[in-house]
Amino acid sequence: MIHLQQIEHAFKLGRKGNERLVPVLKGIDLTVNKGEIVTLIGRSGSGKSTLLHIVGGFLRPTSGKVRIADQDVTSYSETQWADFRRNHMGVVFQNFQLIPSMTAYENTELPLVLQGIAPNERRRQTLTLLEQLGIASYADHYPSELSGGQQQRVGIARSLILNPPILLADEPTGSLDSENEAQFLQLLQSLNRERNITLLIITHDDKVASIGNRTMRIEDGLLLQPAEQSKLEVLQP
Ligand SMILES: Nc1ncnc2c1ncn2[C@@H]1O[C@H](COP(=O)(O)OP(=O)(O)OP(=O)(O)O)[C@@H](O)[C@H]1O
Repeated sequence: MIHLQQIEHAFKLGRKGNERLVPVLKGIDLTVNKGEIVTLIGRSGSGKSTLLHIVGGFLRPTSGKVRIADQDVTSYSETQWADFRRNHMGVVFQNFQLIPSMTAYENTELPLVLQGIAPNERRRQTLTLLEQLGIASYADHYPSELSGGQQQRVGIARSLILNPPILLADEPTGSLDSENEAQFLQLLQSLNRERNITLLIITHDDKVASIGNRTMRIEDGLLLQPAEQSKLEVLQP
């Protein structure tokens, strides 16, 4: 479903004419199969978000190839990416990115409005999803009138409203307490089971990482394979 081949990324730093390149990703190979949950862990600054931004098309890799859902998306333009994301992936960010002046209902419905779906159909789909995520009774609340856990659910509702086969999540439980975190992780697992959604989640939280069918670690711009990780764990208990 997601194939990354020799992905490298370097950020340019410094003033014009005196720039230097800071390599962050140094040749990442990763395949995420359909219906799989893959969690990516790594220290702060190890390049997790950079990698997720590349998979989500928010950043172009310096080199390497990105194939998603059988399409080579490596050199897609922003418009092509926006189109591709609409059809193939939802993205959940740590800070929810809800629109403050819109209610939970309106935030969730927005992608359907942008798609030009008829009002009755929009209403049916939005209410069904809010119900499924256990937040229907907060439909008329504005983000500032919701708890962190409820805001996170609205964020995920908005990313799921177009039924994407892939969900990318960047530290999705970063601002939740442990009870809300546990509930949110159960929600992700049931979405994976019931809708066969492929999940790629980055985190530095072991509990979040544990829901992965596979957990990979980024270190020094490279991805350690599970075998190398268990070797390391033996060496460094
Ligand atoms: N736009 C940018 N310009 C320059 N350097 C950047 C930029 N974005 C990230 N970096 C650098 O790239 C490295 C990796 O950053 P990234 O955000 O991918 O790490 P991360 O593993 O997600 O960290 P965290 O867990 O703290 O969110 C860091 O050293 C960071 O300073």
